[in-house]
Amino acid sequence: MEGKLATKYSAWKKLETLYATKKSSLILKDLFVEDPERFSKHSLTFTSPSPSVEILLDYSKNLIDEEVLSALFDLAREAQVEAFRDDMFSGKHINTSEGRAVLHIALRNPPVSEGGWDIPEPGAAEVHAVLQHMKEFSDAVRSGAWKGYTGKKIDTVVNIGIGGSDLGPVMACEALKHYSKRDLKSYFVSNIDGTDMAEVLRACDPETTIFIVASKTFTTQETITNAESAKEWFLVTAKDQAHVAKHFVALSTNTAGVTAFGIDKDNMFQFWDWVGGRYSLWSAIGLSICLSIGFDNFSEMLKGAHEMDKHFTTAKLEENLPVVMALIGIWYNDFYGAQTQALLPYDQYLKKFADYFQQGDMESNGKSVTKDGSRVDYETGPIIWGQSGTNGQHAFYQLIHQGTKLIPCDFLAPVETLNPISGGIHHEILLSNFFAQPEALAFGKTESQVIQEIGAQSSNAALVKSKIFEGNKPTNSIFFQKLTPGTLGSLIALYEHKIHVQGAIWGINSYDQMGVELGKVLAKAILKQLPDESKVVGHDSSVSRVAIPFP
Ligand SMILES: O=P(O)(O)OC[C@H]1O[C@@H](O)[C@@H](O)[C@@H](O)[C@@H]1O
Repeated sequence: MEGKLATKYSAWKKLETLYATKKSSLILKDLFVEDPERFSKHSLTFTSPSPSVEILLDYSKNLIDEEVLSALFDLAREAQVEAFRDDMFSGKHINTSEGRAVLHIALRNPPVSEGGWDIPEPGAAEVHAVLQHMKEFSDAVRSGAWKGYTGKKIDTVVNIGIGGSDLGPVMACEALKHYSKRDLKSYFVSNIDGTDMAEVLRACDPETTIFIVASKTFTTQETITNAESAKEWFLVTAKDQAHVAKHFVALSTNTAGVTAFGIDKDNMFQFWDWVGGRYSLWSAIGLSICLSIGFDNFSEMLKGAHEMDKHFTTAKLEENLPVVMALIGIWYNDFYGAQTQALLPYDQYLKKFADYFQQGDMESNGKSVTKDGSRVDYETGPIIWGQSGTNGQHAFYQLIHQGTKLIPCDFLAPVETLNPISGGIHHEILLSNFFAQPEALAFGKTESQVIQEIGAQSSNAALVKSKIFEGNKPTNSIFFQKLTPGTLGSLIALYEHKIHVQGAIWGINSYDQMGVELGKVLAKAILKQLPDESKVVGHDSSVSRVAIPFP
C-alpha cells in the first residue's frame, strides 16, 4: 500500500517472530542435509528465446525455510507489490514527490503492433523516433560517413555526463566491449576535477573527436563546466563556432538549455522527465553505448530488458526472480540487520556492475520517510558495493568470511566465456572460484576439521580458532549462459525491479533523489565566496577556516 509503514503489515510482525524463534535453527549445513531437494526448490530459471537469454537464480544458500519464504511472499502481497508494479507499467505517477510517471520500461517497449504495452504518457510515442535518430547517427559515425570539420572520419567519442548520465554508459560499454568497434575509442568524463577532462583531452584529436554532452536537466554544474571546457579546447584548433555542429551532440530533456549552450536542435537526442537519471541508459543517454556496439546490439540489450519486464509483470510472486531477490534482501536488511549487500561478478566485463547499482540502488532506496511523509522505523536501502571476482577474493573477502558483519552476496558468472584463451583454463579456474566461494561461505570449516588439518600445531588453541570458518553466510548465485547484449539487458532489468519491489514494501519513493540537492546548493554559495577570503562568511568555523588553508 502506498506510503504505509512496513512495520504495520501483519506479515512483517510474523517475520519478526520467525527471526526471533528460528534464527538459531536456520543453519545452511543442516538445511541442505534435511532436504536433498533444497536446490531445486530454491532455484529459478529465466529464459528468453529471442534474444537468447538464460539466467539461473540459485537462492538455496540463504537463511530461509518454507515458513520464512511464505511469510515474505505474504509481505509482498500485503504491500500490494503487484498492484504497485502495474501502476508503474501503466504510467501512473508513482514518483509522487515530483508528480511524475516512472517509465524507463517504455524505452525498451516494442511498438504496440509488435506486442508492446500501450503507454499513454506524453513522449512514449516518440521513443521509436529517437531510437531511429540514434541509429542514423551511430551508423553514420561508425561507417565513417559522419565527418569532422576537416573531412576526417571520427575515431574518438567522449561522453560528458555524471551520475545516471555516466554510470550506465560506462558500465554497459565495459560490459559489452567484446561487441565494440575497436577503432572507435570511447572515453567518459564525469568529475569536475579538471584532471578528468585534461587527461582525456590529451588522448583526443579535435579533428576526429565527437563530444556527447549527456545531461537530463542540462543544468548539472560538473557536466556543463566540463562541456564548456571541451568546447573551448575544440575551438582553439577549430576556430569557427560553426564547426561545433559536427563535433558536439547533446542528450537531454532540456531543449532550451541545449540550444543556449550552442548545440543545434538537430544534434539533440531527446528524452523525457519520466526517465529517472539512474534508469536512463535505455534512453538517448545510451548513445555512447550505441556508438560503441552498434545499434543492433543496443536493440538486443533493450529487448533483453523487455523480456525481463514481461517476466516481472507475468510470473507469479513465488517464481518471479526480481521479487524473490527483493524479499530475500529485505529478510537480511530488516531482520538480520545486514547493512550492506555485495555484488560480485565473476566476469571481468562486469567490473563496473556494482558501481552502477551503487547509484541504482542507493539513490533509489536511500530514503528515510515514506511516501506520505512518515519517518520509517526500519532500515531501508542497503549499501551496495563489490567488484569483480577473483580480485575481491584477494582484497576484502577475508572480512566476509571471518569478520563480524553479515554481508549477503550475489555471485554472478557466465557459463561460457567470450575469451577462451589457453584452452579455456582461465574460465575453468574462474568458475571453480565462483562455485567455491558460496560453498565456503555457507558451510565454513569446523574446529575439528581445522585440528585434523593442522595436526601437531593444534595444541595452539589461538591458531585453531583463527582458522575456523563459522559459515552460514548467505549468498545468491546468478549463472547466465553468456554475456550478450540481451543478457546484460535482462540482468540490469532484474536488479532494477528488485529495487522497485523493495521500495514498494518500504513505502518509500524510489524515484526521486532529494538527498543530492543540499550539498549542491551549499557548494554554489561557497563557490561565489571562494576567490576572496574576506567573503568566506556565514559558515561553521571549520569551513570558514579550511576554505582558506594557505593564507
Ligand atoms: O543528467 P543530469 O541532469 O546531469 O543529472 C546527473 C545526476 O545528477 C545527480 O545529482 C543525481 O540527481 C542523479 O540522479 C543524476 O543522474
